[in-house]
Amino acid sequence: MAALTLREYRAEAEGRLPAPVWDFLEGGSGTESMLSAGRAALDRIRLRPRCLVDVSVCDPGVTLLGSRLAAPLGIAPMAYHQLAHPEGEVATARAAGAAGALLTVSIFASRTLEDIAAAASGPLWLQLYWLRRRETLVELVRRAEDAGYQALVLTVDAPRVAYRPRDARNGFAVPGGIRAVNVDAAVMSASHGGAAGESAIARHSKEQFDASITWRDLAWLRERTSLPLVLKGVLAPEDAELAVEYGVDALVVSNHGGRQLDFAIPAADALPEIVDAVGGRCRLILDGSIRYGADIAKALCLGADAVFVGRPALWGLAHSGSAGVADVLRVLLDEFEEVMALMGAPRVGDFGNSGIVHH
Ligand SMILES: Cc1cc2nc3c(=O)[nH]c(=O)nc-3n(C[C@H](O)[C@H](O)[C@H](O)COP(=O)(O)O)c2cc1C
Ligand SMILES: CCCCCCC(=O)C(=O)O
Repeated sequence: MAALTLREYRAEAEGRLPAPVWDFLEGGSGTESMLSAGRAALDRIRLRPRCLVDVSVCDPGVTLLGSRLAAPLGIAPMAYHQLAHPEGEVATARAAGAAGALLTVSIFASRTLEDIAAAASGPLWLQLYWLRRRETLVELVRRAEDAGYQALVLTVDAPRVAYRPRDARNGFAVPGGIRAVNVDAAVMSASHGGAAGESAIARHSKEQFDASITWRDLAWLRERTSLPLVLKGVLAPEDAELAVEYGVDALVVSNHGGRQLDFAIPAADALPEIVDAVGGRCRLILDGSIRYGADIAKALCLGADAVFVGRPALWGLAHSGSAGVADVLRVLLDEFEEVMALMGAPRVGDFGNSGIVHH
């Protein structure tokens, strides 16, 4: 039976997944204090509605970098959806398409880019980590373009995977039957095979991620694709300014769901300064702790163009595959549509800074 709230999906998912997998999905870095801090930042924001506006028809639709969406909502890139369900990203793509939501496919997806595209009826973006082996990136960009992906998302907050205590304690490694099938097996070998007290994910990243890249390297990627380029994991206005200078099309304002820099500023707190810094010169997506339709409205009022939702999609997937993801998205979209009506904001463009107060 479908759950009514995302909180219920979370509880259901926990009961269905092995404890080390649950810990990998849910866990954070270091003290894990950022898991609740991201939520608290959104909870501090209250909505200020307008009244006597005609809301008999509300239209949540938007266009983001050429991708037409039913609402300003996308699924954040997350590795290995098969950890949650055997159909993995193919099931997620089917659900995202049905809901009119964007799906950002992780470089470490457990289904091929082509199979995911075949299942998708909505827009797909491809997320990359900058691997030392640049031939892999070139090959992925070509495959993404051929399969109709509409943008590239380079994650810039992870020169390595941070220390995550749950994964270290569990000696977490990607289970043998699940693979990052879009990347050469040799590049991925360190992510398999656990060792007590060490996360194979973290070990793999230290071996395979290129921690030396800087702004100048973006030109190398730009020269290899005509797709829009998005940077994910920006929190500083200075970096937002640089991104605009380097021709980046959109930023995902994110602290990686509390999984990278411990004590990093929550995305909702970082967003206002970034909005000021970019001054409309690139699109902005808020990522992290989005759990209610009202959070989408808060993000728009802060100046974002859209939001990404992460873990809840995997909760839906663990609960009932494609149907579960579709239902998680439906809950968020229904809530958002109701917030539009009650806020007196029948179009996405009606949300502005006067619609929120901090308390
Ligand atoms: C299980 C899991 C895997 C993730 N894998 C990736 C990834 O491959 N690439 C990436 O850029 N971010 C990854 N992230 C971070 C998400 O894209 C996103 O920033 C975060 O989950 C948002 O927070 P939320 O889960 O509170 O919505 C992952 C997050 C989780 C929970
Ligand atoms: C060997 C795969 C590394 C996956 C890292 C995924 C990720 O970004 C996360 O937050 O977890």
